[in-house]
Amino acid sequence: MSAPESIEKTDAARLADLRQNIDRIDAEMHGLLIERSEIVNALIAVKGTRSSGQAFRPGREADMMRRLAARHRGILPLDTAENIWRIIISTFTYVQAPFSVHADISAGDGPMRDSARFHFGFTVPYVPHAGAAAVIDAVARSQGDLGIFRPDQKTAVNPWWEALRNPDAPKIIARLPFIERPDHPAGTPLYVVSKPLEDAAVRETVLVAARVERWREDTQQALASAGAEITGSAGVEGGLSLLVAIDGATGSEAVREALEHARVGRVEVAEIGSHANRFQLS
Ligand SMILES: O=C(O)C(=O)C[C@]1(C(=O)O)C=C[C@@H](O)C=C1
Repeated sequence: MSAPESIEKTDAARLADLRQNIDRIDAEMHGLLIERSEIVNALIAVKGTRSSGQAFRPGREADMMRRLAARHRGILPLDTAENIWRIIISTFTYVQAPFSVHADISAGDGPMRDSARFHFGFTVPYVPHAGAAAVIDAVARSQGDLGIFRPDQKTAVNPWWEALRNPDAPKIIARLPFIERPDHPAGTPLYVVSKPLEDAAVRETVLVAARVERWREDTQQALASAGAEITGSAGVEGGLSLLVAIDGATGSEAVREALEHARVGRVEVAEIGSHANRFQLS
């Protein structure tokens, strides 16, 4: 036997070994997914998902994604690991209680579809709408669907967040992506809305719709002193509506107090949702 031939055989044997290992790992991963599905099946009864029609636990999901990013290593891109686990979690949410994702495509369908598929996979139906108001309306009329739209869309009058004021109206439950980084493959910033989640909402950041009669120069400064940030503003009948984000530990009452201090006329404050703090990957 010539030398090159024996090297070839060794390589072939090593390749067979490595492929055997890949097959073993694939079978184990598949087995673990089947085991996971049995656990989720048991979870349905414990959580009472069938009666509430909602299985989302956004705080738990944010925590799982943070831990995933922290422990990730090796040549597999984090994008892929994040995408795989988003699909696992979202599909296991879907099998507990089926839902659709309603998306505002007024600024284009492509990025919204990419984000929906990245975060919710292909089993969860994707339903496009023309505007955040239509998305909120579809979620309000559903049993337990989700809606997604961009948080940063500019509106001069009648902003989308006014439609979330009523306690029974949909609320913001998450901000996507959970793991933020400049080169995220589905990095469009999104708010996720659902019908109110009662005890399941995560309150690291609380969002407040605040109606005031007039704007004064020091309004922004007054809110900043309370640790609050204005992330949107638009005209409404009788004045102005502000979208304000504040630390959940401080709470929405601090927004009311700061605005009353700023002498902006009558102040009407309503919580319109909350989400986990943004997790920046350095
Ligand atoms: O922990 C739960 O409550 C679950 O329903 C499980 C699970 C998951 O698949 O890990 C699914 C949906 C929730 O949003 C969070 C996590």
